Amino acid sequence: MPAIEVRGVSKRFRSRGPLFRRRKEGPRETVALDRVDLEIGTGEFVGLLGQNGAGKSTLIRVMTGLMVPDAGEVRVLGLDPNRDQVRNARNIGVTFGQRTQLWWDLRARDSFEILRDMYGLPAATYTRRMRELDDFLGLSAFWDTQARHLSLGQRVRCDLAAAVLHRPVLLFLDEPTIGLDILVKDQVRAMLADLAGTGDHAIVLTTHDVADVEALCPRIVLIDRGRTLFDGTLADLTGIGGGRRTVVVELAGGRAAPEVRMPGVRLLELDGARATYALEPGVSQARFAARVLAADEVRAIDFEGVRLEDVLRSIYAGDHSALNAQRPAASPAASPAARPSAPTPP
Ligand SMILES: Nc1ncnc2c1ncn2[C@@H]1O[C@H](COP(=O)(O)OP(=O)(O)OP(=O)(O)O)[C@@H](O)[C@H]1O
Repeated sequence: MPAIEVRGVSKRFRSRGPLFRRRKEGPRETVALDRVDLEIGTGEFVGLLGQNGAGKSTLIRVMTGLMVPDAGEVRVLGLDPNRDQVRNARNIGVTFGQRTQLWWDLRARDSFEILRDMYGLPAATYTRRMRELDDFLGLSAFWDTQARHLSLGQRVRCDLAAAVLHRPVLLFLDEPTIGLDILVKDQVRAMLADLAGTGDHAIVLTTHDVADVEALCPRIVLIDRGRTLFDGTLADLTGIGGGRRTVVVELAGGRAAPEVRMPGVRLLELDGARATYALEPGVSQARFAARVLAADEVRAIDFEGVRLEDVLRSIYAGDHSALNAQRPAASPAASPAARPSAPTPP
C-alpha cells in the first residue's frame, strides 16, 4: 500500500473580490487543483515544486486533512485524512514555514513536553529523541526561551523537532528553510537527510530553494496551475536542460559583465560584476571564453553543468517543449520503475 494516494483531486476557491469588481464581474473562481493524481511510497523523499500560486500548499493541505477536496480521493496510510483526523495525526508530522505549532506563551521545552504527553511517548524515548534532535539542530541553546521570543531560525528548528518528535511515517514540510541562514539551513538539511536515510518515512518537501531540492529530493513533482506537469527523478528533470550549460563570468574591478553576442548564448542573470550565461549544446566553450576575454578584464570564468534552477526558470517562463518531449519516460504513472525508491542523503 502506498503511503499517500491522491486520485483525481480537484479544489476550487470562490472569492468575492473587491466591491467595485464584484458588481461587474461577480465572484471569482480559482482552480487551485485540477484532477491531481499522486502516489508516494514509504522511503521516498519528494520535492513538490511550482511557481507561486501553482497549488502546492493546497495539495499539502488536502493531503494532511486540513482541507477537503471538491472532487477526488485522498488516502494517507489507508485513512481518509480529513475524516480520520485523530488517527491520521499520529502518522503525520507537518511544518508550515510561516506558522508555528509551538504554544506562543510557553517555553519551547514546554511545547515539546505537551507533545510528548499527547503522543504518549515513554520518558526514556522522549529523552533519547530530544538528545538526537538537539545534536542536529542545537535546540538546547534556546529551548528555555518563550516561543514568542525565539528568532525565526530558532523557531523553525523547534517546529521541525516538534513535527518529528513522534517519528511520524509521513512528513509534510512546507518551506522549512525559508528565511534561514546558511548554517541553520545546513543543520535542517542534515537532519532531514538522516531521517530520509532510515527509509522509514515518506517526506514531501515544498520549497522555492532549489538547493534544498538538489540536496535532498531524488523525486520531483512539478505543479503548474493546479495540474501535475512533471513527476519523475531529479536527474530526469535536469536532463530536460538537454545538455545546456551555464557559465558564470566575473569581471575585475567590479565592472558590468559584457554582453556576448554569439548564436546559442543567452544572458540569464546579471548581478553587478557577475553575469550568468546559458550555452546551448554545441556552443564551443573555448570560443565563448575567447569572446569574453577579448571584451574585458576577467577575474573568473566558471563553467557549470546543468542547473535545476535554469531548467525551472525556463519551464516557469512557459517553455514546456523539452518537458513534453521527456514526459513519457519521466512519468512514474507511465513507468513506476522510473521513480527512485530510496532517498540519498546529500
Ligand atoms: N483560501 C483561499 N481562498 C481563495 N483562493 C485561494 C485560497 N487558498 C489558495 N488560493 C488560491 O489558489 C491558488 C493556489 O494557491 P496555493 O497557496 O496552493 O499555491 P502555492 O503553490 O502554495 O503558492 P506559493 O508558492 O506562493 O506558496 C492560488 O491562485 C491562490 O490564490
